[in-house]
Amino acid sequence: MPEFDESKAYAQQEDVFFDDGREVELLHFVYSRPNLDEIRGNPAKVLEAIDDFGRKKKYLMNVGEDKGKIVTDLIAEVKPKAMVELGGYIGYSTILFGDAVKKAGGKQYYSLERNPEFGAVIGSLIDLAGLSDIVKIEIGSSDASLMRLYQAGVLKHIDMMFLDHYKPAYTTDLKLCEELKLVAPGSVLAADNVIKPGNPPYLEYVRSSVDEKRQKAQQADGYTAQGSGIAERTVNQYAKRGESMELNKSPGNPNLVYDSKLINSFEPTGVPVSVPVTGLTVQDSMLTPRQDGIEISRCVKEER
Ligand SMILES: C[S@@+](CC[C@H](N)C(=O)[O-])C[C@H]1O[C@@H](n2cnc3c(N)ncnc32)[C@H](O)[C@@H]1O
Repeated sequence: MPEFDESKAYAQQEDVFFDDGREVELLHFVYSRPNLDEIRGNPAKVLEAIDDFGRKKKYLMNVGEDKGKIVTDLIAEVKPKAMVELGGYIGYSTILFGDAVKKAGGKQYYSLERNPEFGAVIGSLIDLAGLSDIVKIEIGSSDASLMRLYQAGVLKHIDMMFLDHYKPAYTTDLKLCEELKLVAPGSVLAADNVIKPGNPPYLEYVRSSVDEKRQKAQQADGYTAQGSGIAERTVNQYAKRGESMELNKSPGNPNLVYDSKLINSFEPTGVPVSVPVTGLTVQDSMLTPRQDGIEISRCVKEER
């Protein structure tokens, strides 16, 4: 893996690092760029302006260039017709991946974001990037949006899904997609932040055998965010607005087989891992502090 390029490092992550007005500040920053005419209709230039804000002004919780490339390479290989992202924030991944899906011949990129203010920022930047034809922004809790898209019949199969929202909901939303058959053989998942801040229950789920999952499914559903092995700070990350953190209770489909592996990369900041991470393999625990990982899981078959 190449070294982290310090010249590209985002500003340090503060104690309060989002939902403090910086998202609207970003819009003012982008729209006052002297080269705005060049930026219009150019996804790469919009991303450049966002990165510029993250480096020179304030930290933004974007996937960033390094981890982003893992997913754009995967999009070029998988060529998804329909891709879904869970957690759009200000639209960095939406622009990067929406553009990649369009270039690969895809038809629809759904960005699911719970916070309406962030959703409005995504909309503005998607319009600026000229991607409104392919990107559809869905405001609301991810499980409710997935259900709505499914029931409306507009989403029948998810070719690729990027998971980057509320960490405890990675597993529960995946199970919902399995139950609805949105995720089925052929679907490919890319999950961010499985090392920093870490997501042991998700890694365990996508790496378990069918037998292990069948056994677990027999037991009472004991999955709650607290005590799941996910850091408490992460579990309470979105509690500020008093939104319900209730997790979907879908049983999933334990018969699906995933071929799952971790690809190491870097956080855009290079900030050291600040929370204890459990459930990692020996190889994972040898990572240097500024590293993170994307777990790529290919659904290869369904066992009967
Ligand atoms: C890490 S940020 C996403 C960053 C973005 N994917 C990127 O790389 O540019 C996580 C986002 O998920 C959103 N979120 C958290 N829980 C959610 C949920 N249950 N449904 C939808 N969005 C959620 C948050 O509001 C936040 O904007």
